[in-house]
Amino acid sequence: MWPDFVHTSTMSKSALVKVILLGDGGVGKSSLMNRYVANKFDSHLFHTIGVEFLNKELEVDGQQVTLQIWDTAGQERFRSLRTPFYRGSDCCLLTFSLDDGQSFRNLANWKKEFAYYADVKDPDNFPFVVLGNKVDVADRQVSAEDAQRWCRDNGGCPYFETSAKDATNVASAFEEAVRRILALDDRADHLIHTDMVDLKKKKEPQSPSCC
Ligand SMILES: Nc1nc2c(ncn2[C@@H]2O[C@H](COP(=O)(O)OP(=O)(O)OP(=O)(O)O)[C@@H](O)[C@H]2O)c(=O)[nH]1
Repeated sequence: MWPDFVHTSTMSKSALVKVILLGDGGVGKSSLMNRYVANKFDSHLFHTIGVEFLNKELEVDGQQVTLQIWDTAGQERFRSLRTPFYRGSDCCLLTFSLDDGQSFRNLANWKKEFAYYADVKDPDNFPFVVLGNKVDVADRQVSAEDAQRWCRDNGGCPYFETSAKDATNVASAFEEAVRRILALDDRADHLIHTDMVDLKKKKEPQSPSCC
């Protein structure tokens, strides 16, 4: 996948990129999105049903980006409601909770599920970013070394220890995701600096709150 380009209100060119948060229920996907986009944290969130998304405008290395963040339901019973939204993702944020070893061991299943439904032929060359969330908690069950080893064994994807609660590394993780996307596609750099661009229309959201 490569970024679409949209006109912003100032008529500068902005890359439209889609990232998707996957991981077990309760690891903090919605909280990470809310922290990053709205800078808020709620300790009593409901489980996500299906998918939701939010947009954020940002600048990364001088490039204007419209980042579309898709938050998915981690609970198994909502599987059929989330998988149709995997296609078209430019980056997948595989998320686990540092105080939940099972959510870490499930990363391989999330990667597999994403690759299947997003139709990614070569998952080890797709831009995954791994987030170990809730780094603020005391009873940690997953070591940084184990998480880093998993990332090395899975195409060398970047690893961030985040806290949606106190905002540790949240912006850095999303910005790294954008960097990976932009770096992957050398055509993006060409298009950004060329006036003869066939600008695509901004993608319409696919009824995200309906399911
Ligand atoms: N201490 C701490 N708690 C967190 C953090 N992030 C999320 N939580 C809490 O963990 C619980 C689950 O967070 P959610 O953001 O709903 O988790 P989710 O992954 O979106 O869950 P699903 O919607 O079921 O997939 C909530 O009570 C959050 O307040 C964090 O960084 N630190």
